[in-house]
Amino acid sequence: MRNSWEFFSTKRIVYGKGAIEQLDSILKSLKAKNVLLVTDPGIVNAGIADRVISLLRNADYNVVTYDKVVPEPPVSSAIECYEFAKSQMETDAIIGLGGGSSIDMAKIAALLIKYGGHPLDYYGGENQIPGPIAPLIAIPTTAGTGSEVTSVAVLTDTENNIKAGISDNYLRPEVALLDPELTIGLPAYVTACSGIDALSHAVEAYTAKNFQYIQAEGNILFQGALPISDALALEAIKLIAENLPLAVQQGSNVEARGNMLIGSLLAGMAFSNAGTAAAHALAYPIGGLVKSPHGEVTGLLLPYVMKFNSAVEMEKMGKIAEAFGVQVDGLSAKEKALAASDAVLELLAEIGLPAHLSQIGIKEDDIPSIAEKALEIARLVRNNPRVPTQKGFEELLRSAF
Ligand SMILES: NC(=O)c1ccc[n+]([C@@H]2O[C@H](COP(=O)([O-])OP(=O)(O)OC[C@H]3O[C@@H](n4cnc5c(N)ncnc54)[C@H](O)[C@@H]3O)[C@@H](O)[C@H]2O)c1
Ligand SMILES: [Fe+2]
Repeated sequence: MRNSWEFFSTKRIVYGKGAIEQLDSILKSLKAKNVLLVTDPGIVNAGIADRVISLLRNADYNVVTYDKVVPEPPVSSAIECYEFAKSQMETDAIIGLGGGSSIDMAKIAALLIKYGGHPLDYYGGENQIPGPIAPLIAIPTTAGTGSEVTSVAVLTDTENNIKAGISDNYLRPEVALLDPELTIGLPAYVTACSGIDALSHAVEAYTAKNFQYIQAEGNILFQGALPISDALALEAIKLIAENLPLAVQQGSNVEARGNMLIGSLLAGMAFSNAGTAAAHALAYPIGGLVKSPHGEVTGLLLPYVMKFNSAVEMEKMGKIAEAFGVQVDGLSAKEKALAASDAVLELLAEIGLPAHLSQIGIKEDDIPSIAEKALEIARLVRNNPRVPTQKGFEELLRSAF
Protein backbone atom coordinates (compact mmCIF):
# COMPACT_ATOMS: atom_id res chain seq x y z
CA MET A 1 0.00 0.00 0.00
CA ARG A 2 1.42 3.40 -0.94
CA ASN A 3 2.26 6.14 1.58
CA SER A 4 0.20 9.04 0.26
CA TRP A 5 -3.29 9.24 -1.13
CA GLU A 6 -6.46 11.34 -1.02
CA PHE A 7 -10.06 10.28 -0.59
CA PHE A 8 -12.98 12.28 -2.02
CA SER A 9 -16.58 12.00 -0.92
CA THR A 10 -20.06 13.46 -1.12
CA LYS A 11 -20.45 15.92 1.77
CA ARG A 12 -23.71 14.65 3.17
CA ILE A 13 -25.32 11.19 3.13
CA VAL A 14 -28.78 10.79 4.68
CA TYR A 15 -30.05 7.21 5.14
CA GLY A 16 -33.18 5.71 6.66
CA LYS A 17 -36.59 4.13 6.15
CA GLY A 18 -38.84 7.09 5.33
CA ALA A 19 -35.80 9.40 4.91
CA ILE A 20 -37.48 10.90 1.82
CA GLU A 21 -39.49 13.06 4.26
CA GLN A 22 -36.26 14.98 4.95
CA LEU A 23 -36.16 16.38 1.43
CA ASP A 24 -37.73 19.69 2.52
CA SER A 25 -35.16 20.34 5.23
CA ILE A 26 -32.34 19.36 2.86
CA LEU A 27 -33.59 21.82 0.21
CA LYS A 28 -33.91 24.52 2.88
CA SER A 29 -30.28 23.95 3.84
CA LEU A 30 -29.40 24.56 0.17
CA LYS A 31 -31.61 27.71 0.15
CA ALA A 32 -33.40 26.38 -2.95
CA LYS A 33 -36.85 27.45 -4.15
CA ASN A 34 -36.97 26.50 -7.86
CA VAL A 35 -36.37 22.80 -8.17
CA LEU A 36 -35.82 20.65 -11.27
CA LEU A 37 -36.80 17.01 -10.75
CA VAL A 38 -35.12 14.61 -13.19
CA THR A 39 -36.65 11.14 -13.34
CA ASP A 40 -38.02 8.47 -15.70
CA PRO A 41 -41.35 6.85 -16.69
CA GLY A 42 -40.70 3.75 -14.55
CA ILE A 43 -40.39 5.91 -11.43
CA VAL A 44 -43.56 7.77 -12.42
CA ASN A 45 -45.45 4.47 -12.88
CA ALA A 46 -44.19 3.18 -9.53
CA GLY A 47 -45.80 6.26 -7.89
CA ILE A 48 -42.44 7.44 -6.51
CA ALA A 49 -42.26 10.61 -8.61
CA ASP A 50 -45.74 11.72 -7.49
CA ARG A 51 -44.83 11.14 -3.88
CA VAL A 52 -41.80 13.42 -4.23
CA ILE A 53 -43.68 16.04 -6.26
CA SER A 54 -46.49 16.29 -3.66
CA LEU A 55 -43.96 16.49 -0.88
CA LEU A 56 -42.29 19.41 -2.67
CA ARG A 57 -45.53 21.19 -3.65
CA ASN A 58 -46.89 20.88 -0.10
CA ALA A 59 -43.74 22.62 1.08
CA ASP A 60 -44.26 25.41 -1.53
CA TYR A 61 -41.39 24.75 -3.91
CA ASN A 62 -41.68 25.61 -7.61
CA VAL A 63 -41.17 22.22 -9.23
CA VAL A 64 -40.46 21.47 -12.85
CA THR A 65 -40.32 17.78 -13.74
CA TYR A 66 -38.39 16.17 -16.58
CA ASP A 67 -39.59 12.55 -16.54
CA LYS A 68 -38.41 11.26 -19.91
CA VAL A 69 -35.06 9.73 -18.95
CA VAL A 70 -34.48 6.42 -20.76
CA PRO A 71 -32.29 3.60 -19.42
CA GLU A 72 -28.64 3.95 -20.50
CA PRO A 73 -29.44 7.51 -21.70
CA PRO A 74 -28.02 8.81 -24.99
CA VAL A 75 -26.19 12.14 -25.23
CA SER A 76 -29.14 13.62 -27.17
CA SER A 77 -31.56 13.12 -24.27
CA ALA A 78 -29.17 14.89 -21.87
CA ILE A 79 -29.31 17.90 -24.19
CA GLU A 80 -33.11 17.67 -24.36
CA CYS A 81 -33.36 17.60 -20.56
CA TYR A 82 -31.12 20.67 -20.23
CA GLU A 83 -32.97 22.60 -22.98
CA PHE A 84 -36.28 21.78 -21.30
CA ALA A 85 -35.06 22.97 -17.88
CA LYS A 86 -33.65 26.18 -19.36
CA SER A 87 -36.96 26.96 -21.08
CA GLN A 88 -38.92 26.56 -17.82
CA MET A 89 -37.18 28.55 -15.07
CA GLU A 90 -33.99 29.62 -13.34
CA THR A 91 -33.16 26.42 -11.46
CA ASP A 92 -31.72 26.65 -7.91
CA ALA A 93 -31.39 22.93 -7.23
CA ILE A 94 -31.72 19.67 -9.12
CA ILE A 95 -33.07 16.39 -7.79
CA GLY A 96 -32.04 13.16 -9.54
CA LEU A 97 -34.66 10.56 -8.62
CA GLY A 98 -34.25 7.03 -9.95
CA GLY A 99 -31.53 4.61 -10.91
CA GLY A 100 -28.15 5.50 -12.36
CA SER A 101 -29.76 6.65 -15.60
CA SER A 102 -31.87 9.38 -13.94
CA ILE A 103 -29.16 10.42 -11.49
CA ASP A 104 -26.54 10.63 -14.26
CA MET A 105 -28.93 12.74 -16.38
CA ALA A 106 -29.48 15.00 -13.36
CA LYS A 107 -25.70 15.36 -13.02
CA ILE A 108 -25.37 16.46 -16.65
CA ALA A 109 -28.32 18.84 -16.21
CA ALA A 110 -26.64 20.35 -13.11
CA LEU A 111 -23.42 20.69 -15.09
CA LEU A 112 -24.97 22.33 -18.17
CA ILE A 113 -27.27 24.59 -16.10
CA LYS A 114 -24.13 25.99 -14.48
CA TYR A 115 -21.66 26.05 -17.39
CA GLY A 116 -23.63 25.51 -20.63
CA GLY A 117 -22.11 23.78 -23.66
CA HIS A 118 -22.49 20.21 -24.90
CA PRO A 119 -22.11 17.09 -22.68
CA LEU A 120 -19.28 15.76 -24.84
CA ASP A 121 -17.29 19.01 -24.25
CA TYR A 122 -16.61 17.52 -20.81
CA TYR A 123 -15.74 14.03 -22.02
CA GLY A 124 -12.29 12.76 -22.86
CA GLY A 125 -10.06 12.78 -19.82
CA GLU A 126 -10.86 13.58 -16.23
CA ASN A 127 -11.35 16.96 -14.59
CA GLN A 128 -12.77 18.92 -17.52
CA ILE A 129 -15.34 20.73 -15.35
CA PRO A 130 -14.31 24.25 -14.27
CA GLY A 131 -15.91 24.30 -10.79
CA PRO A 132 -18.86 23.17 -8.64
CA ILE A 133 -22.00 22.21 -10.59
CA ALA A 134 -25.51 23.46 -9.60
CA PRO A 135 -26.64 21.95 -6.24
CA LEU A 136 -27.73 18.36 -6.77
CA ILE A 137 -29.60 15.97 -4.48
CA ALA A 138 -29.41 12.34 -5.62
CA ILE A 139 -32.13 9.92 -4.51
CA PRO A 140 -31.42 6.36 -5.72
CA THR A 141 -34.30 3.96 -6.35
CA THR A 142 -32.04 1.11 -7.47
CA ALA A 143 -29.20 -0.36 -5.42
CA GLY A 144 -26.42 -0.55 -7.95
CA THR A 145 -24.56 2.30 -9.53
CA GLY A 146 -23.70 4.27 -6.41
CA SER A 147 -24.11 7.32 -8.67
CA GLU A 148 -25.56 9.20 -5.66
CA VAL A 149 -21.98 9.55 -4.37
CA THR A 150 -19.78 9.08 -7.42
CA SER A 151 -17.81 11.45 -9.61
CA VAL A 152 -19.10 9.78 -12.76
CA ALA A 153 -21.95 10.29 -15.25
CA VAL A 154 -22.38 7.78 -18.07
CA LEU A 155 -24.11 8.52 -21.38
CA THR A 156 -24.44 6.43 -24.53
CA ASP A 157 -22.66 7.97 -27.50
CA THR A 158 -24.95 6.57 -30.20
CA GLU A 159 -22.79 7.96 -33.04
CA ASN A 160 -19.71 5.99 -32.01
CA ASN A 161 -21.59 3.03 -30.45
CA ILE A 162 -19.90 3.37 -27.10
CA LYS A 163 -20.83 4.45 -23.59
CA ALA A 164 -19.19 7.73 -22.64
CA GLY A 165 -18.23 8.31 -19.02
CA ILE A 166 -17.55 11.82 -17.73
CA SER A 167 -15.48 11.73 -14.53
CA ASP A 168 -14.85 14.71 -12.32
CA ASN A 169 -14.96 15.25 -8.57
CA TYR A 170 -17.28 18.22 -9.18
CA LEU A 171 -19.93 15.73 -10.39
CA ARG A 172 -20.39 14.28 -6.90
CA PRO A 173 -23.89 15.23 -5.71
CA GLU A 174 -24.13 17.71 -2.82
CA VAL A 175 -26.43 15.38 -0.89
CA ALA A 176 -27.22 11.65 -1.25
CA LEU A 177 -30.62 10.75 0.19
CA LEU A 178 -31.16 7.01 0.62
CA ASP A 179 -34.51 5.52 1.56
CA PRO A 180 -34.77 1.72 1.22
CA GLU A 181 -38.56 1.93 0.95
CA LEU A 182 -38.15 3.55 -2.49
CA THR A 183 -36.48 0.37 -3.80
CA ILE A 184 -39.21 -2.07 -2.66
CA GLY A 185 -41.06 -2.03 -6.01
CA LEU A 186 -37.93 -2.54 -8.10
CA PRO A 187 -38.57 -5.54 -10.42
CA ALA A 188 -36.47 -8.68 -9.74
CA TYR A 189 -34.52 -8.41 -13.02
CA VAL A 190 -33.52 -4.75 -12.41
CA THR A 191 -32.66 -5.64 -8.80
CA ALA A 192 -30.35 -8.37 -10.10
CA CYS A 193 -28.70 -6.25 -12.83
CA SER A 194 -28.14 -3.20 -10.64
CA GLY A 195 -27.02 -5.29 -7.64
CA ILE A 196 -24.40 -7.18 -9.64
CA ASP A 197 -23.14 -3.84 -11.01
CA ALA A 198 -22.54 -2.76 -7.40
CA LEU A 199 -20.63 -6.00 -6.79
CA SER A 200 -18.52 -5.32 -9.90
CA HIS A 201 -17.69 -1.85 -8.54
CA ALA A 202 -16.64 -3.27 -5.18
CA VAL A 203 -14.52 -6.11 -6.62
CA GLU A 204 -12.84 -3.90 -9.23
CA ALA A 205 -12.12 -1.13 -6.72
CA TYR A 206 -10.73 -3.63 -4.20
CA THR A 207 -8.36 -5.18 -6.74
CA ALA A 208 -7.57 -1.93 -8.62
CA LYS A 209 -3.90 -1.49 -9.39
CA ASN A 210 -2.06 0.65 -6.92
CA PHE A 211 -0.86 3.70 -8.80
CA GLN A 212 -1.16 7.40 -8.36
CA TYR A 213 -2.68 9.53 -11.04
CA ILE A 214 -2.12 13.24 -10.60
CA GLN A 215 -3.32 15.76 -13.15
CA ALA A 216 -1.23 18.84 -13.86
CA GLU A 217 -3.37 20.93 -11.50
CA GLY A 218 -2.96 18.36 -8.75
CA ASN A 219 -6.53 17.10 -8.87
CA ILE A 220 -6.38 13.38 -8.08
CA LEU A 221 -8.94 10.95 -9.45
CA PHE A 222 -8.95 7.14 -9.61
CA GLN A 223 -5.80 6.32 -7.69
CA GLY A 224 -6.05 2.55 -7.50
CA ALA A 225 -6.85 0.75 -4.26
CA LEU A 226 -6.48 2.87 -1.07
CA PRO A 227 -6.91 1.87 2.60
CA ILE A 228 -10.32 3.59 2.75
CA SER A 229 -11.61 2.15 -0.53
CA ASP A 230 -10.38 -1.32 0.49
CA ALA A 231 -12.37 -1.17 3.74
CA LEU A 232 -15.49 0.10 1.96
CA ALA A 233 -15.21 -2.36 -0.93
CA LEU A 234 -14.75 -5.45 1.23
CA GLU A 235 -17.74 -4.53 3.40
CA ALA A 236 -19.75 -3.86 0.22
CA ILE A 237 -18.86 -7.32 -1.13
CA LYS A 238 -20.05 -8.94 2.13
CA LEU A 239 -23.32 -7.01 2.17
CA ILE A 240 -24.06 -7.69 -1.50
CA ALA A 241 -23.14 -11.41 -1.35
CA GLU A 242 -25.46 -11.86 1.64
CA ASN A 243 -28.35 -9.70 0.51
CA LEU A 244 -28.61 -9.70 -3.29
CA PRO A 245 -30.31 -13.12 -3.62
CA LEU A 246 -32.75 -12.12 -0.88
CA ALA A 247 -33.53 -8.76 -2.50
CA VAL A 248 -34.14 -10.49 -5.86
CA GLN A 249 -36.28 -13.30 -4.45
CA GLN A 250 -38.14 -11.35 -1.73
CA GLY A 251 -38.56 -7.87 -3.17
CA SER A 252 -40.36 -6.49 -0.13
CA ASN A 253 -37.70 -7.57 2.36
CA VAL A 254 -36.81 -4.06 3.60
CA GLU A 255 -33.78 -5.25 5.50
CA ALA A 256 -32.26 -6.87 2.40
CA ARG A 257 -33.20 -3.79 0.34
CA GLY A 258 -31.55 -1.50 2.91
CA ASN A 259 -28.39 -3.60 3.02
CA MET A 260 -28.20 -3.57 -0.77
CA LEU A 261 -28.58 0.23 -0.76
CA ILE A 262 -25.73 0.52 1.74
CA GLY A 263 -23.65 -2.02 -0.20
CA SER A 264 -24.01 -0.08 -3.45
CA LEU A 265 -23.30 3.21 -1.65
CA LEU A 266 -20.06 1.83 -0.16
CA ALA A 267 -19.08 0.34 -3.52
CA GLY A 268 -19.73 3.72 -5.18
CA MET A 269 -17.58 5.53 -2.63
CA ALA A 270 -14.83 2.96 -3.19
CA PHE A 271 -14.78 2.83 -6.98
CA SER A 272 -15.10 6.59 -7.44
CA ASN A 273 -11.72 6.91 -5.69
CA ALA A 274 -9.98 3.66 -6.59
CA GLY A 275 -11.48 3.26 -10.07
CA THR A 276 -12.93 0.27 -11.87
CA ALA A 277 -11.03 -1.90 -14.31
CA ALA A 278 -11.29 -4.55 -17.06
CA ALA A 279 -14.92 -5.61 -16.50
CA HIS A 280 -16.03 -2.00 -16.97
CA ALA A 281 -13.60 -1.34 -19.83
CA LEU A 282 -14.99 -4.36 -21.73
CA ALA A 283 -18.59 -3.56 -20.76
CA TYR A 284 -18.50 -0.14 -22.44
CA PRO A 285 -18.03 -1.35 -26.06
CA ILE A 286 -20.39 -4.28 -25.41
CA GLY A 287 -22.98 -1.82 -24.05
CA GLY A 288 -22.73 0.03 -27.36
CA LEU A 289 -23.47 -3.17 -29.33
CA VAL A 290 -26.37 -4.73 -27.41
CA LYS A 291 -29.30 -3.36 -25.42
CA SER A 292 -28.45 -5.25 -22.20
CA PRO A 293 -28.38 -3.12 -19.05
CA HIS A 294 -24.92 -2.04 -17.89
CA GLY A 295 -25.11 -4.27 -14.80
CA GLU A 296 -25.99 -7.39 -16.76
CA VAL A 297 -22.88 -6.85 -18.92
CA THR A 298 -20.40 -6.02 -16.14
CA GLY A 299 -21.79 -8.83 -13.95
CA LEU A 300 -21.46 -11.36 -16.77
CA LEU A 301 -17.84 -10.34 -17.38
CA LEU A 302 -16.86 -10.12 -13.71
CA PRO A 303 -16.07 -13.80 -12.94
CA TYR A 304 -13.95 -14.13 -16.09
CA VAL A 305 -12.08 -10.90 -15.31
CA MET A 306 -11.50 -12.15 -11.74
CA LYS A 307 -10.09 -15.41 -13.10
CA PHE A 308 -7.89 -13.46 -15.53
CA ASN A 309 -6.60 -11.34 -12.62
CA SER A 310 -6.44 -14.07 -9.97
CA ALA A 311 -2.77 -14.95 -10.39
CA VAL A 312 -1.62 -11.37 -9.74
CA GLU A 313 -4.13 -10.57 -6.96
CA MET A 314 -4.23 -13.91 -5.18
CA GLU A 315 -4.44 -12.61 -1.61
CA LYS A 316 -7.21 -10.12 -2.27
CA MET A 317 -9.19 -12.62 -4.37
CA GLY A 318 -8.93 -15.02 -1.40
CA LYS A 319 -10.38 -12.32 0.87
CA ILE A 320 -13.24 -11.87 -1.61
CA ALA A 321 -13.96 -15.61 -1.41
CA GLU A 322 -14.08 -15.27 2.41
CA ALA A 323 -16.40 -12.26 2.14
CA PHE A 324 -18.70 -14.51 0.10
CA GLY A 325 -18.72 -16.96 3.00
CA VAL A 326 -16.81 -19.64 1.06
CA GLN A 327 -15.26 -22.27 3.37
CA VAL A 328 -11.57 -21.65 2.60
CA ASP A 329 -9.89 -23.77 5.33
CA GLY A 330 -7.33 -26.08 3.80
CA LEU A 331 -7.37 -24.38 0.40
CA SER A 332 -4.14 -23.14 -1.19
CA ALA A 333 -3.85 -19.42 -1.99
CA LYS A 334 -4.51 -20.20 -5.66
CA GLU A 335 -7.58 -22.31 -4.85
CA LYS A 336 -8.95 -19.56 -2.58
CA ALA A 337 -8.46 -16.99 -5.35
CA LEU A 338 -10.28 -19.16 -7.90
CA ALA A 339 -13.06 -19.84 -5.39
CA ALA A 340 -13.88 -16.11 -5.56
CA SER A 341 -14.70 -16.18 -9.28
CA ASP A 342 -16.67 -19.41 -8.81
CA ALA A 343 -18.70 -17.72 -6.06
CA VAL A 344 -19.62 -14.92 -8.47
CA LEU A 345 -20.68 -17.47 -11.12
CA GLU A 346 -22.93 -19.15 -8.52
CA LEU A 347 -24.41 -15.80 -7.56
CA LEU A 348 -25.21 -15.03 -11.22
CA ALA A 349 -27.08 -18.35 -11.48
CA GLU A 350 -28.91 -17.73 -8.20
CA ILE A 351 -30.20 -14.34 -9.31
CA GLY A 352 -31.05 -15.54 -12.83
CA LEU A 353 -28.53 -13.52 -14.86
CA PRO A 354 -26.65 -14.78 -17.94
CA ALA A 355 -23.05 -15.94 -17.61
CA HIS A 356 -22.16 -16.17 -21.32
CA LEU A 357 -21.72 -13.44 -23.93
CA SER A 358 -23.59 -15.52 -26.53
CA GLN A 359 -26.71 -15.23 -24.31
CA ILE A 360 -26.82 -11.44 -24.69
CA GLY A 361 -26.39 -11.44 -28.48
CA ILE A 362 -22.63 -10.94 -28.84
CA LYS A 363 -21.09 -12.80 -31.79
CA GLU A 364 -17.62 -14.34 -31.82
CA ASP A 365 -16.72 -11.99 -34.69
CA ASP A 366 -17.33 -9.02 -32.35
CA ILE A 367 -14.53 -10.09 -30.01
CA PRO A 368 -11.49 -8.41 -31.67
CA SER A 369 -13.18 -5.01 -31.94
CA ILE A 370 -14.55 -5.20 -28.36
CA ALA A 371 -11.02 -5.91 -27.11
CA GLU A 372 -9.60 -3.09 -29.23
CA LYS A 373 -12.17 -0.51 -28.06
CA ALA A 374 -11.80 -1.59 -24.42
CA LEU A 375 -8.03 -1.15 -24.57
CA GLU A 376 -8.60 2.47 -25.64
CA ILE A 377 -10.30 3.27 -22.31
CA ALA A 378 -6.98 4.06 -20.68
CA ARG A 379 -8.30 5.15 -17.26
CA LEU A 380 -9.90 1.72 -16.74
CA VAL A 381 -7.28 -0.41 -18.44
CA ARG A 382 -4.35 0.97 -16.46
CA ASN A 383 -6.31 0.21 -13.29
CA ASN A 384 -6.52 -3.51 -14.01
CA PRO A 385 -4.11 -5.49 -11.84
CA ARG A 386 -2.98 -7.73 -14.71
CA VAL A 387 -1.81 -5.74 -17.72
CA PRO A 388 -4.28 -6.46 -20.51
CA THR A 389 -3.23 -6.89 -24.13
CA GLN A 390 -5.29 -7.35 -27.27
CA LYS A 391 -4.57 -11.09 -27.12
CA GLY A 392 -5.28 -11.29 -23.37
CA PHE A 393 -8.62 -9.49 -23.71
CA GLU A 394 -9.60 -11.64 -26.68
CA GLU A 395 -8.85 -14.81 -24.69
CA LEU A 396 -10.78 -13.45 -21.71
CA LEU A 397 -13.78 -12.70 -23.94
CA ARG A 398 -13.60 -16.17 -25.55
CA SER A 399 -13.63 -17.75 -22.07
CA ALA A 400 -16.86 -15.81 -21.41
CA PHE A 401 -18.51 -17.01 -24.60
N1 LIG B 1 -22.68 7.37 -12.39
C1 LIG B 1 -22.12 6.25 -12.01
O1 LIG B 1 -21.26 6.25 -11.15
C2 LIG B 1 -22.55 4.98 -12.66
C3 LIG B 1 -22.00 3.77 -12.24
C4 LIG B 1 -22.44 2.61 -12.84
C5 LIG B 1 -23.40 2.65 -13.85
N2 LIG B 1 -23.90 3.85 -14.26
C6 LIG B 1 -24.94 3.98 -15.32
O2 LIG B 1 -26.22 3.91 -14.69
C7 LIG B 1 -27.17 3.37 -15.62
C8 LIG B 1 -27.87 2.17 -15.03
O3 LIG B 1 -28.53 2.53 -13.85
P1 LIG B 1 -29.42 1.50 -13.01
O4 LIG B 1 -28.81 0.16 -13.07
O5 LIG B 1 -29.60 2.10 -11.67
O6 LIG B 1 -30.80 1.40 -13.81
P2 LIG B 1 -31.69 2.52 -14.56
O7 LIG B 1 -31.58 3.83 -13.92
O8 LIG B 1 -31.35 2.45 -16.02
O9 LIG B 1 -33.17 1.96 -14.33
C9 LIG B 1 -33.57 0.74 -14.92
C10 LIG B 1 -35.09 0.65 -14.93
O10 LIG B 1 -35.58 0.44 -13.61
C11 LIG B 1 -36.67 1.30 -13.35
N3 LIG B 1 -36.69 1.58 -11.91
C12 LIG B 1 -35.71 2.15 -11.19
N4 LIG B 1 -36.05 2.20 -9.90
C13 LIG B 1 -37.28 1.66 -9.79
C14 LIG B 1 -38.15 1.42 -8.69
N5 LIG B 1 -37.81 1.69 -7.44
N6 LIG B 1 -39.33 0.84 -8.95
C15 LIG B 1 -39.68 0.49 -10.21
N7 LIG B 1 -38.89 0.67 -11.29
C16 LIG B 1 -37.69 1.26 -11.08
C17 LIG B 1 -36.42 2.52 -14.20
O11 LIG B 1 -37.63 3.17 -14.48
C18 LIG B 1 -35.79 1.91 -15.45
O12 LIG B 1 -36.77 1.53 -16.37
C19 LIG B 1 -26.37 3.00 -16.87
O13 LIG B 1 -26.46 4.03 -17.83
C20 LIG B 1 -24.95 2.88 -16.35
O14 LIG B 1 -23.98 3.05 -17.34
C21 LIG B 1 -23.51 5.01 -13.66
FE1 LIG C 1 -20.84 -0.10 -13.22
